[in-house]
Amino acid sequence: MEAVDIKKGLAGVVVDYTAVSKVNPDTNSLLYRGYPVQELAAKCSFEEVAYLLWNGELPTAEQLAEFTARERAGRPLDPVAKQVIDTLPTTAHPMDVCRTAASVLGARHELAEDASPQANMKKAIDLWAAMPSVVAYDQRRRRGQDVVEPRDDLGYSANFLWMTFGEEPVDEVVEAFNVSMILYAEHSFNASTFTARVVTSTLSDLHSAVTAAISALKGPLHGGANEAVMHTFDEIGIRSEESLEEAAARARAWMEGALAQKKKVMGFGHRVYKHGDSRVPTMKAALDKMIAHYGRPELLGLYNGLEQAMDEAKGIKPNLDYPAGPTYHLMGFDTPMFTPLFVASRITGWTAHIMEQLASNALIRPLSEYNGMDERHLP
Ligand SMILES: CC(=O)SCCNC(=O)CCNC(=O)[C@H](O)C(C)(C)COP(=O)(O)OP(=O)(O)OC[C@H]1O[C@@H](n2cnc3c(N)ncnc32)[C@H](O)[C@@H]1OP(=O)(O)O
Ligand SMILES: O=C([O-])CC(=O)C(=O)O
Repeated sequence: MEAVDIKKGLAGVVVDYTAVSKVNPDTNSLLYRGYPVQELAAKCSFEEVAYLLWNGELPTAEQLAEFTARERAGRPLDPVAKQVIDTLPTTAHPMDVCRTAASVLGARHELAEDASPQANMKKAIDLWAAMPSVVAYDQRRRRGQDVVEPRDDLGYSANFLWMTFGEEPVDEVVEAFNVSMILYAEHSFNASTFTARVVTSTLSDLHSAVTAAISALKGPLHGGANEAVMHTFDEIGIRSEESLEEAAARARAWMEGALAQKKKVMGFGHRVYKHGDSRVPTMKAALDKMIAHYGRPELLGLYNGLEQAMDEAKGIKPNLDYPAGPTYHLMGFDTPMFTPLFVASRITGWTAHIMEQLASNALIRPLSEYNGMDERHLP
């Protein structure tokens, strides 16, 4: 039998072109439509970046005004989506709620079966505008709290925090949240985006593709890692009375133990980046600001201890989920809500890819090499 070169996990396989983003592991860079993500995070609102991902160019002032008006109009929680969410047990993972909401919003969309570029752009903007109220309400209902209506006078990030906590957020927190949304927005052919493209390649609809992408994002080897990072911090123990050095020493010892047991530690490693994730320095700077803002140096101790011990033992660097997890924790999000926050952001990248896939579609259907029973027959 001829040896077949199996590309397990499609590692290293280039399957198509994309003009949405460029991940370069050699130079540790990430470009959205040609712009370095660090520059976008420093100078743009998430709304501008969403527009860029969908349209290929940053908006003019007039385009941005029209675009943000559309986003604000789409914010209120859909009443049927709310009814459905209310039937779901609070034991259901928030990612299941997100996935269900995306599906319900698809079934209710007036352009559900219209796959024209105009309809898909409208569906993408509508879903992006609607998801924060789903995520915010889900955290609130789990705490026995009511819906907080969106505010038209706040930008996307400030309004998201407002709808979640019912308090007007301070600028520093809004900025850190905005940075996280921009960094999470897009990352070429990652597992969830590829899932969206596979579904789209069958000429299924946009909401179906996003619903499948949410399912792929849930796993801890992908988006679920931001939540898993916080579980690691909790397992080590967050002790507010501890100094940075004491916390770092306990974290180092925990990591040494975990690696001795050959555990995979979530928030570290990446399929593409082998010398560090291009987004981590920017997200870590936002985390540092939040640690200073909330006065929680022990979290920095845990962060540093784990990172250093992993680097020394295996040379494996943190990925974006590592600084994002504790940042969301400091902001007041419950740990299971972290991956839904990733969803709210990544809807932009997923839908940009869905539209790109459709513009030059080919059914995605790879081959497999059979290694089961030889042909046999019933008696
Ligand atoms: C936004 C995102 O989705 S970023 C990714 C988020 N995911 C995580 O943080 C989950 C933890 N990380 C991992 O599981 C992996 O690094 C992945 C899945 C992200 C990438 O993995 P791959 O490219 O398939 O590499 P693979 O899993 O084969 O790892 C290569 C080696 O590094 C080790 N390794 C990789 N990541 C880790 C980790 N987080 N902890 C411990 N060891 C690790 C593996 O055990 C393996 O070691 P071995 O060669 O001795 O068996
Ligand atoms: O690219 C990947 O494989 C995972 C990732 O970092 C992302 O989706 O942001």
